[in-house]
Amino acid sequence: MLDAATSHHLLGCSPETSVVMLGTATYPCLGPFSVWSPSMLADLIYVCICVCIYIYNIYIFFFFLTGHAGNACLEMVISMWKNLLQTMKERILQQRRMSVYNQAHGYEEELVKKQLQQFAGGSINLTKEDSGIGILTLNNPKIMNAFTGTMMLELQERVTELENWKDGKGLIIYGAGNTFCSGSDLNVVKAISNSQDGMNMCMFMQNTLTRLMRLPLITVALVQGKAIGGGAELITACDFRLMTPGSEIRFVHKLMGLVPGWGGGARLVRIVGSRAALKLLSGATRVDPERALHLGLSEETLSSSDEAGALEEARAWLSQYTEGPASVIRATKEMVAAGRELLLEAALRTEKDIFGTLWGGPANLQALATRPKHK
Ligand SMILES: C[C@@H](C(=O)O)C(=O)SCCNC(=O)CCNC(=O)[C@H](O)C(C)(C)COP(=O)(O)OP(=O)(O)OC[C@H]1O[C@@H](n2cnc3c(N)ncnc32)[C@H](O)[C@@H]1OP(=O)(O)O
Repeated sequence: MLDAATSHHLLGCSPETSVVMLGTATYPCLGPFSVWSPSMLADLIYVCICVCIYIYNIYIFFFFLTGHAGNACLEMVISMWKNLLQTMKERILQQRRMSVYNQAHGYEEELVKKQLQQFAGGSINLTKEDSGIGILTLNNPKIMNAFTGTMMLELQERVTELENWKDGKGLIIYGAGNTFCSGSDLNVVKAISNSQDGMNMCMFMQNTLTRLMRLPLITVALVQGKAIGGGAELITACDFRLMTPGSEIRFVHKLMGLVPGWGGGARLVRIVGSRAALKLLSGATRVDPERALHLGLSEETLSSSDEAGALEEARAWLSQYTEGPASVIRATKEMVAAGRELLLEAALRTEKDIFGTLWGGPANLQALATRPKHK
C-alpha cells in the first residue's frame, strides 16, 4: 500500500489531491509537510546546519581575502547555498518517496552501506544511448553475475542516475557472459548469516528495486542463461521480461530454507497471480521460456542466444513502445505504475494530474497539427 509521498511521486500528482493510505483507512493529504517523516526532517535539519557552517566559512574566507565583507559577495554566497540546499532537499525527498524503508523502520542506510562495502567484486554498468534507451549490465561473469556487496551499492547508484536522466524512455537489464544473474554471492550470504544483517540487506535491496520498478522508463529484463534466486527477483522489478532459447528462471529460495527477500515474492504474485506464484516458489520450479510465456512471466522468446544478437532483438522489441516524445512515454509509464500500485480513486486522480501535464503541451499540439487522423 502506498503512502501519500509515494502516490505524490507516482506522478507528480499534487500532494493536496493525493491520498494517504494508512492501514485500511484513507485520509486526505493536508499539504506537502504531511508527507515528511521525523527522519526526513532530521536529514533536512542536518543539511541546514551544514549549509550554515559552509556559508559562515565562506563569509570568513571572503572577509580575509578582501578585507571587508561586501554585500554583493555575501548575497552571491547565500544564493549559491540556497540553490544547493534546494537541490539536496529535492534529492532527499525524491529518494525517500520512491523507497519503502527509512529510519522510521529501524533502517540505517549508512550502516548497511558500510557493511556491503566489505564484499567487493564485479560491477554494474550503465550506458545511456541517444535514442533514450539505457543498457544496464550486471557484470560479474566469473560467478554468473551473482551480486557482491559493492554490486548492490552500484545498483543503487545507477538507479539514482536513471532517476535523474530526464531524456530516458526505456531500459534493458542484462547479464554479462550470456547469463543473467545467480542471485546474491553465496560468500556474502554466508558472511552475513545473522538475522539482523539479512534484514538490513533485504531492506536495502527492496528500496533499490522498488525505485527501479517506479522509474518513469519502460524496463525490460533480458534473460539469457539463468536468473536464479535474487536474479529471479530482480527480473520481477522490470515491466517486461524477454527470454532467449534455453534460458531459465528459478526461485530457489525454498531450497535454501528461505523465501524471497528482495520484494520478488510480492511482485511475482502481481505478475502471475497467487496460484502460479505459490507453485513456482514452493516447488522451486525451473521455468523455461515456454512455461514463462504461458504464465505471462515472459513476453516473448527471442531467436538469438548470443549476447549481441539478443540485445539487438531486445532493443527492437522495446522500440515498439518507446517511439515518440519522451514526455509522453514517461507519462504513460508513470500512469501505469500508479494504476498498478494505488487504490482506484488515487490512481484516477493521478491519471488526471498526468493528463494535465500533457494536454496542450508541445507533443499534444504538434500531434494535432500534423496528424489529426490515425489511419
Ligand atoms: C538469498 C537469495 C536472495 O538474496 O534473494 C539469493 O539470491 S542466494 C543465492 C541463490 N543462488 C544460488 O544458490 C545459486 C548457486 N549456484 C548454482 O546453483 C549453480 O552455480 C548454477 C547457478 C545453477 C549454475 O550452475 P552451472 O553448473 O551452470 O555453473 P557452476 O556451478 O559451475 O557456476 C560457475 C561458477 O559460478 C559460481 N557461482 C554461481 N552462482 C553463485 C553464487 N550465487 N554465489 C557465488 N558463486 C556462484 C560457482 O560456484 C562457479 O564457481 P567455481 O567455478 O569457482 O566453482
